[in-house]
Amino acid sequence: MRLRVDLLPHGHYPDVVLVIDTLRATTTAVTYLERGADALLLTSTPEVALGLKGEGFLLGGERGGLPIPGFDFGNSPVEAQPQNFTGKTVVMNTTNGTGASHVAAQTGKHVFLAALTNAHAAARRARAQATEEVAIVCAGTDERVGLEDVYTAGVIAEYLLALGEFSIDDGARIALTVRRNSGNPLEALSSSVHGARLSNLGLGEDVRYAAELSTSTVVPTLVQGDDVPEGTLRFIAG
Ligand SMILES: O=C(O)[C@H](CS(=O)(=O)O)OP(=O)(O)O
Ligand SMILES: [Mg+2]
Repeated sequence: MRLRVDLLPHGHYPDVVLVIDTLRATTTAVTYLERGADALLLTSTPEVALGLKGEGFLLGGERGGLPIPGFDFGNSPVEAQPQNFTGKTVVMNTTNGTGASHVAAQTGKHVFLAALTNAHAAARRARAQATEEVAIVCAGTDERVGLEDVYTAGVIAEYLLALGEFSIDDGARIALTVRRNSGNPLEALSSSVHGARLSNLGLGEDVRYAAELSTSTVVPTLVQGDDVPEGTLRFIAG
């Protein structure tokens, strides 16, 4: 079994893919499903999301870290956490995480969303489904590598290595090294460029929330089907 970590999305994934956008899209996605959402629709563009408004969907997303005009929510797990989304589908579009999910879905056989909050459950799910490779794909920020995503990849890589034998690539070695040398999750996320940026925007609570380790067993799982609106990917709780 191979374990591969892409520090940025590359594509050509033959088997299991775990998409990571710790700050904040995949952390928020886990929270929506934990709070009862039936499904998530991750869109290719904000316009696709806005086109679904008024069809009983709630819209969540951001640009520049701030809520998109016309959307119901930003991209904040702390905003999502106290809400009840039972019976709702949340449509998401964000700067990095939703795009990385679309890259993964082009070829991946089994695509899951992972964060620190569901790290252990995501690793177990990946190991259970994989037949040849687990690819951990870091979304990054604006096509640049993000410490928060690489750190999370290292945490999940550690869990995977505890679950079975893997041959690992250089990306996995880098992620494991970052995980072992960047302190605890909150220290790592707080020291990242994006973590500092979110704190400067007054969103430091989201950074603290995203640093909680394995507090959720929800693993957002891509489901393929013809009934999915064009330009969207449907994820349900797995
Ligand atoms: O909302 C976020 O944290 C980021 C937006 S940005 O990098 O601050 O512009 O989006 P994400 O897609 O969750 O990385
Ligand atoms: Mg991000």
